[in-house]
Amino acid sequence: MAKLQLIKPREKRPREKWRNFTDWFNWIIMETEVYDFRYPVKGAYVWRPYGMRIRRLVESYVRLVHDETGHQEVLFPVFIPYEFFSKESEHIRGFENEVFWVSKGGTGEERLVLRPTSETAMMPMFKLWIKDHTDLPFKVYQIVSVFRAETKATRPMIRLREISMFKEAHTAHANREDAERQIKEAMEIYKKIFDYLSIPYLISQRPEWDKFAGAVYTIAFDTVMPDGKTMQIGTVHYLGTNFSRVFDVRYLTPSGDWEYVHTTSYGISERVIAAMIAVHGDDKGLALPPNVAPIQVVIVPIMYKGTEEAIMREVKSITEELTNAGIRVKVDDRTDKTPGWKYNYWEMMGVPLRIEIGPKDVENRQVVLARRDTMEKFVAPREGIVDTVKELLNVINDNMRSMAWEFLRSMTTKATTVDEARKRLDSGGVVEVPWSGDNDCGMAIQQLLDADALGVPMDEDASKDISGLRDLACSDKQANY
Ligand SMILES: Nc1ncnc2c1ncn2[C@@H]1O[C@H](COS(=O)(=O)NC(=O)[C@@H](N)CS)[C@@H](O)[C@H]1O
Repeated sequence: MAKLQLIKPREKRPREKWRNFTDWFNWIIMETEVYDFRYPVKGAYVWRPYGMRIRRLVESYVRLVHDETGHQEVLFPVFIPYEFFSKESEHIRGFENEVFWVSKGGTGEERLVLRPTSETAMMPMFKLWIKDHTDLPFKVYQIVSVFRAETKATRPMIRLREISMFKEAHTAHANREDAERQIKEAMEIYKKIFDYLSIPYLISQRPEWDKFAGAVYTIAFDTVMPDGKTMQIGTVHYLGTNFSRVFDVRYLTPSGDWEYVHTTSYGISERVIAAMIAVHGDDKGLALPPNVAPIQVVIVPIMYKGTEEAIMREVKSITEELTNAGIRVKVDDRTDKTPGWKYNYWEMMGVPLRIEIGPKDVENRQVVLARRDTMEKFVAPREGIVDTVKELLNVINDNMRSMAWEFLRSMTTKATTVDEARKRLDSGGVVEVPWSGDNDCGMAIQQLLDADALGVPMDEDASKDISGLRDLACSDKQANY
């Protein structure tokens, strides 16, 4: 009798992150019940409980870093009167085709826009609140829904028409110098946020032709997604007096003159969560940095006949110790699932650390630890479990960050010829090429390479060895960047 070799059909791997990123991403946010994009409005989706727990952890850190740098939280109406919205010509030109109108409300007497961002909502109130130089610097932020009728295809959590976790900060200053000090502070705030989420980033000043509508200049944070494309995850804008002039926001200087305030604005959205999922996830599922993992440690008891009592006593005491130390713990003592099933499930949910406890472990006063980031498994003494876990969670945060930075660096290369640049771009990622700074040449480079410019790198370690290089498109011009 031939032995039937029963091979479990390889479960149809739902998606391979590196092979088909978008399918993988959409599968993972649904499979883990973070999000639900079946809501029947294009670009407006549902955050489910597990996703909300991640979101709240991210938001509380975003609030912390803004509160501790002198920003005050406010809440503005979602409606912007058309006459405010259309005051700043650049801004209206940039957003005109992207706004949602309130077509009817009561008698529909005034034309209202749903805020796509809130400069034109805030300026009229700044005018009422700011009178004197002692009112400056004035720094507020809000985390709200904003609405953009995106013309490009919408994508769950990435390109939305209702952006529901839009943190926008708006600040006013006595002069350009103080406003640019604020720009630097905003960049440091974003670095802290992305470091907290273990997301790597490139920082560049956007070219003139791709800055925020109404800005003097825009500085952007981008990350490289698994499909080799970049995603803008945060932006900082110096707005000069472009808005304060048209909204007449002035202050009395110490010498008794009236001056327009200089303003800035800087924003991030739920895209930062999408970036975190994309950068750290793998084919097993989510991999969440401990800082924002709703469950940081899942405990799986391994039950054997007659030992349940001892094991659950041990599980209970470890859970208490970890919880009292502020660690987010979950015990999975379901009896209808095998340990193996549970391992796969909690790996898919992205829980950074698993503790397994069986009869042998209770006997030997030890636990088995399993890391989600490296998938390593090892034994640790029961004694001092709180410190062991705390230490390990930090190690995991740092390791996830450095693994992600390694990937980003591998996707950022340099080229000095069109062919070389094209070759680099074909394998995805970002290529740095010599540019004179002339806008027409910059746009010609985009055409030549059929790629969009991120801008001029502002990372500290961006090497400046451009001596003798010519502009990639205008070879008669010396490269300056
Ligand atoms: N359609 C969208 N869906 C999701 N996130 C978006 C969308 N559009 C922009 N964002 C995110 O929101 C950030 C800020 O948007 S922005 O247009 O660049 N800047 C502003 O609106 C400024 N007023 C600063 S708040 C962007 O860096 C990007 O990460």
